[in-house]
This record gives sequence, C-alpha cells and structure tokens, in this order.
Amino acid sequence: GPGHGHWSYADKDEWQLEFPFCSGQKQSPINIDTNSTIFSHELQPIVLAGYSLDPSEQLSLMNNGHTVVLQLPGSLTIASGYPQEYRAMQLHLHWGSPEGPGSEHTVDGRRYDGEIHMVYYNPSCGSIKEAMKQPGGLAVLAAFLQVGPEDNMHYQPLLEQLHKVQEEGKETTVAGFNIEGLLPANLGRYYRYSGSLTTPPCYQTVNWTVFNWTVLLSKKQISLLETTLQGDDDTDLQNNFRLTQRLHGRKVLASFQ
Ligand SMILES: NS(=O)(=O)c1c(F)c(F)c(SCCc2ccc(C(=O)O)cc2)c(F)c1NC1CCCCCCC1
Ligand SMILES: [Zn+2]
Repeated sequence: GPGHGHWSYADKDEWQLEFPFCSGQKQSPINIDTNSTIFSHELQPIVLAGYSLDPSEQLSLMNNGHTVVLQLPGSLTIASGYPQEYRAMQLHLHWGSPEGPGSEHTVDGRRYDGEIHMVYYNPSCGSIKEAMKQPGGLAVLAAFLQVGPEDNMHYQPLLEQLHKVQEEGKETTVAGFNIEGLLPANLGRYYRYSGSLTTPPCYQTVNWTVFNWTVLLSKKQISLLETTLQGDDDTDLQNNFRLTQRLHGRKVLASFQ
C-alpha cells in the first residue's frame, strides 16, 4: 500500500503519489512512431566489450517480485554508440501472459511478446546511486523478444534457472556465458531517445537505445517466462510492463533510414 515505497503494476496510476518523477514529462516506455523518427548519421553501431564471460564467473539471478534480474560485472562496457562510457549493472526482462504480449516499448502501436533491458551507468557520475540521479547517468539497451520457430540457445542459461527463483526474493547463481548472445545480431539499427526508468522511482536519467532487430525465442521459451515466476503473495508475475508515456515534444532518433 501507499507510504511504504512498495508498488506494483496493478497500481501504476498511483506511482506518482509516492514517486513524483513518475508524472514527469520525460517518461518511459514510449510508442515509437516510425513515421516521426529522425535519421541521425551520428548514431554509430553499438559495440559491446567484455561480454563473453568465463564459465567460472558466477552471476546472481534474482526474482525481485517485479522481474528476474541478472547482475552483470562492470567489466561489460558499451565500447561505442554513446559519447559517454557506460558500465553494465544488470539485465532484466519484461513479459506478458499466455493471454497477451508484454513488451514495454511499442512500435507503431505494436506490442511485442517481451523485452530485455541491459542497464548501464556512467562511471564518471561516481557511484551508481549518483549516476541514477543524473541526466545521462544511465543507459538501457532494449531489445524486443518475439516468438520464432525454434529455441534460442543463448537464452537457455537464464531460462533453465527460472524454476529456482520461482518465489519472490529467491536468488540463485548462473555460470558466466555469452551475454551479447541475448541481444539481436544487428546492433547497428536502433532508435535513441531520452527517457526514464520504467519503474519507480522513474528517474528521468536514461539514455534509451531500442534495437530495430528483434530476438527470437521459441513459444516454449516465451511461455516458460510467462508462467514460472511469482510476484507478491504468490500471484503470477505476469504483464510486468508499464503503459507507454507521452513524448511531450521529445524527438526519437533512428540510426537507420
Ligand atoms: N525498466 S527499468 O530498468 O526501469 C527496471 C524495471 F522496470 C524494474 F521493474 C526493475 S525491478 C523493480 C525495481 C527494483 C526493485 C528491487 C531492486 C533491488 O532489490 O535491488 C532493484 C530495483 C528494475 F530493477 C529496473 N531497472 C533498475 C531500476 C531501479 C534501480 C536503478 C538501477 C537498476 C535499474
Ligand atoms: Zn526494464
């Protein structure tokens, strides 16, 4: 309930009572209207460094009641595609339910089955806590998840551990694997805009990249994501996406024509 800093996707209209930024004018997610995007040749392909993690590296995977979060080592960086340096913090997923899709961003009104977010902070802002509060302090690489014809083996290291973190608060470890394999093959085609965290405290400090190419998972993999985890008081953790927010004059750039 209100006053305890606790929130859920069921009461997303009350977030702003507790977290004032949530009613700001640079909120995420957004609908990307491909007819209104502006091509910018300055947007270079995203190049990632340090992503093939040694299997001896153990990563924490946790169900925090809102999503499943994989902590990432700061050695994973965005080597190009942004003017600032960014270091990885964590990745997490958004999904729907067997009744419908659950991406956060939409493209021309289309909602995809799911969405992966890789969250980074700008180390020149000092600690993560400071970076979270400074414009451009955070960057999120977002890719849409879509049902395709076969299993995506890159996602198996994550999906095969989900049953171990079924309950809220549960944590397990995942051996290091190729994190870059979780993103689309083409990192040169993307949308870029300035927005926010899509969850309280909704800080308006996120430099968003939304890839144009999607990631294909099998129907079985998507449905495992939709039906395994539980949120608060044993309810199914499903539809953990925020509705799209108004642009309030913001421009969405595209790295491609
Ligand atoms: N789409 S998103 O990036 O805004 C996002 C969500 F939509 C999310 F839903 C989440 S999970 C909910 C927020 C949360 C809860 C607990 C903890 C913890 O126990 O450490 C951390 C965060 C979530 F963690 C994130 N990303 C987090 C935002 C909150 C903390 C800032 C740094 C990591 C990015
Ligand atoms: Zn997210």
